[in-house]
Amino acid sequence: MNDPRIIIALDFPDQTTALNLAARLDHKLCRVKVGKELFTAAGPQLVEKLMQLGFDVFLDLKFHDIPNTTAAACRAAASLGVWMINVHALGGEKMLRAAQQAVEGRKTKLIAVTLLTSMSRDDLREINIAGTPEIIVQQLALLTQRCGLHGVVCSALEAANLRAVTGKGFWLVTPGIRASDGNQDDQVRIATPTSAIHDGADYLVIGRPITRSLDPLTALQRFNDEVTVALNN
Ligand SMILES: O=C(O)c1cc(=O)[nH]c(=O)n1[C@@H]1O[C@H](COP(=O)(O)O)[C@@H](O)[C@H]1O
Repeated sequence: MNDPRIIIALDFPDQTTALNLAARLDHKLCRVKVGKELFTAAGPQLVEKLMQLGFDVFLDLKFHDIPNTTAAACRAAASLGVWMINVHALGGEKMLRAAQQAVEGRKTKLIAVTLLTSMSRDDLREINIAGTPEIIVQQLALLTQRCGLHGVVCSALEAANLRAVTGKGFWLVTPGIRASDGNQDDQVRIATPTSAIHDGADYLVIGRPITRSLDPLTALQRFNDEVTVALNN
């Protein structure tokens, strides 16, 4: 089965720009992610169009609310027939269990965001969260696994440790991916595709390094080649 490991973040303000970019990609080499900005602007019809073009869609709305509200949102998202959706693990055990129950029996996979890759230790200290990102991410990932979700979103820097504690089969989806000579943008906890795959990441979320490239397909092919080599070594 074709299992593209790269998920392209379609972080665009409108449907036309997103579809233009999607038309320049190859759905055999990548999946796509529709986040808050694009979904707010373009809604379920855009998701439907991307699926008709052959793309698996990760609907990244990062739900975080009381259990009942989150579960209802997950049910609505899964009813679109998307490949994957997510919630914030910081919503806690009751919320995670309610969310998972809401997608039970559906084809849609549910994963949870641990700590955002833009958060540094100083950012955590500022809001009185003690401990290192690594420890907090590990606790949230183990909680997510206990609640029966399919995996977590985490920084690739945490993937090796998480793979060791969660074992195989629990998906690690890692944003904050940059080429070794790439621009960091606003990401803090970043890694290259090679180190992410070697450390146990299953899927790599990549946005601007591909979507802002003059030639997105060539950029995708380069990242994909690096992933293929890493998976075979
Ligand atoms: O859930 C996510 O996808 C996500 C979680 C996280 O911790 N950090 C993070 O960057 N993301 C998303 O991953 C994408 C990264 O995009 P680039 O920084 O442009 O590669 C964005 O769409 C973010 O919303």
